[in-house]
Amino acid sequence: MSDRVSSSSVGMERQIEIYMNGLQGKAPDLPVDPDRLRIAAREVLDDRAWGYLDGGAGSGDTMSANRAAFRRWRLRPRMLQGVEDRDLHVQVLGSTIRAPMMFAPIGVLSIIHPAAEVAVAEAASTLNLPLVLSTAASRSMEEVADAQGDGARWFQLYWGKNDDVTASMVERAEASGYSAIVVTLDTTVLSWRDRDLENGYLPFLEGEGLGNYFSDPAFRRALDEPPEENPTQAILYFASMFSNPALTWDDLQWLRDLTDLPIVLKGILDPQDAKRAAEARVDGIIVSNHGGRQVDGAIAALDALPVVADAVGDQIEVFFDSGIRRGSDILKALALGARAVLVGRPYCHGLAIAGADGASEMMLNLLSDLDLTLGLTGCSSIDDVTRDLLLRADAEGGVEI
Ligand SMILES: Cc1cc2nc3c(=O)[nH]c(=O)nc-3n(C[C@H](O)[C@H](O)[C@H](O)COP(=O)(O)O)c2cc1C
Ligand SMILES: O=C(O)C(=O)c1ccccc1
Repeated sequence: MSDRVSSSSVGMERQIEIYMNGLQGKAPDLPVDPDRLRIAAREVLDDRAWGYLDGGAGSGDTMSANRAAFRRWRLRPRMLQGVEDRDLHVQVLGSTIRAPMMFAPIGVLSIIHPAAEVAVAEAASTLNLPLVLSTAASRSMEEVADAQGDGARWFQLYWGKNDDVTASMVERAEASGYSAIVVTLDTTVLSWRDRDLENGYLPFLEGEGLGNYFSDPAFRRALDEPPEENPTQAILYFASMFSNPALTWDDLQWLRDLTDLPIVLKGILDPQDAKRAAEARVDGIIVSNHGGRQVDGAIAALDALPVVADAVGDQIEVFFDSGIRRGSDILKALALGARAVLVGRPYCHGLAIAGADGASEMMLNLLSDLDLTLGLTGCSSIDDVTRDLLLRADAEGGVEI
């Protein structure tokens, strides 16, 4: 019995910490509710940076569809399952990670907080959760790697028009301990983004701009003048080359030959594309609509997930992002076929308010919610999270049984 009384979990520890602080009149540093956290972040950011972070493509329909899709699934908890010891570990690309959660790649974080990606790396290191670093980071990938230490990190690649820059980025990622290359496919161009257009806002010239490009030797070679002397020219060059709309499935072989690191394709929504990815011998895919920022009117990422997961079976690993806000969202995504999820805007909200501590506090709260909700549904491990945990909600908000 005494064992049981002393047993604990990340979720309970976090609850106890918050409640004990509450007894001493101390509120948590950040709102716990993700919607209120979002509003709190809005208050500390300037309108243009806020519009960029929070906005979606066009009408924002896809961004709201991402959230609505989670509400159309309900969890049906099982009782008396012996859920005292819960194990959140999962295997991703051959490595074990603490929980099925990662920091999504978000570009130019210096517009959110001066410590930018370095702060996110510290948060990832504190929590021992993987970081996926954007090519468009405002700090160099080496500096970010130093800040993170030996934690798991993947590098997100914008595969642009200059092969030397692409090869150089991949080489630097290998040399600085990134263990996978995530190729983002859904950003062949930046979408029509109403708020940024109205604000005339491109984030790349703000703060430290695009430090990861500016520090790249191949990128620097392509410029007439160094980016420190002529940042506008450097940004224009970046904008003209960071992505390459001419790429086709056949080009993947070039990247496959370039590196031995696992390759993960980000932005898959269609089961045929998922099959193509498996045939192309990549190692994984991320089902994502870029947080609703690219194709206005695209399907919710969660609606794509079960179909895509079925299409590839066990051939390649399936990850998910777009709209994850709560522990129950993670459970739903796992039940529908994801091995792990990426979280985007919410950690930026924490970062905006309280730097590295804010980003890690937000992710710890999500991890705690996941741990408790996992146990409450009758699961002790991530393997227990299967599709029969879910029922589809009907239009009235009940469930279809
Ligand atoms: C401000 C912002 C910048 C982003 N930059 C990148 C990027 O550089 N590379 C990338 O692959 N995805 C980028 N994304 C997409 C995220 O990786 C992720 O797919 C998305 O944020 C997930 O949705 P969520 O914000 O609802 O969690 C960005 C998203 C936001 C909000
Ligand atoms: O804004 C984005 O969604 C994005 O993916 C991006 C693209 C280029 C640079 C920085 C971020």
